[in-house]
Amino acid sequence: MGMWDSFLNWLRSLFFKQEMELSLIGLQNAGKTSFVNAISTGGYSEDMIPTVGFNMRKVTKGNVTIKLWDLGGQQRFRTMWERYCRGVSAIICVVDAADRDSIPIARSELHELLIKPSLTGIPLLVLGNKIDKSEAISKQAVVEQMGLEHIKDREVCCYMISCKDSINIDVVMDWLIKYSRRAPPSS
Ligand SMILES: Nc1nc2c(ncn2[C@@H]2O[C@H](COP(=O)(O)OP(=O)(O)OP(=O)(O)O)[C@@H](O)[C@H]2O)c(=O)[nH]1
Ligand SMILES: [Mg+2]
Repeated sequence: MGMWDSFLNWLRSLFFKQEMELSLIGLQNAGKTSFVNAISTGGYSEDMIPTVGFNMRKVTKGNVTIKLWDLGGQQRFRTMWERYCRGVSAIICVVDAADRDSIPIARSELHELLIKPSLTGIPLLVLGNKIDKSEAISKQAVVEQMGLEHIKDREVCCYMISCKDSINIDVVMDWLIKYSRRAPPSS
């Protein structure tokens, strides 16, 4: 079975429960809070306040409730990431694809997190954000520079998005909802 098929199967199993809990990690300014806004209200702002600690938001789409832990990306908050990633259905790592210099740091923070035994096997969704900017790198470059091929102990999936221009946000959400409808009703 291909990596993509097994990722789809994993998502189907999530929607059988009709509820999921996700944690958003990534460096400051990557667009984690903007992504939460994009999938919940569809709103976007240039003028964002950095997340201090974390925020919890619940988003309901169709018959699926998603509980999102939006974590602060500044260095002083990164030690908290592990605690808020324990037991989640998936870890979403938001990367600023237009900030090339930040990617090596994003990579090392991600890999440092994933070696924690408490997080073994939790699927990873990497979102390369800000593709509205001309300097944004390609999906292939994100996969390579984030070292995603080296992650062997879990499902890994990558999308390129823009919270600003709503690129691929709907695609991701519609696709998630589509799979939830195919799942048998929960008892
Ligand atoms: N051009 C562009 N800018 C974006 C996009 N998404 C977010 N931004 C901007 O990036 C900045 C940071 O966004 P946030 O969502 O606050 O980033 P964050 O990852 O939550 O940051 P912390 O809370 O500090 O960890 C803001 O000025 C946003 O407007 C995007 O898709 N394109
Ligand atoms: Mg934030």
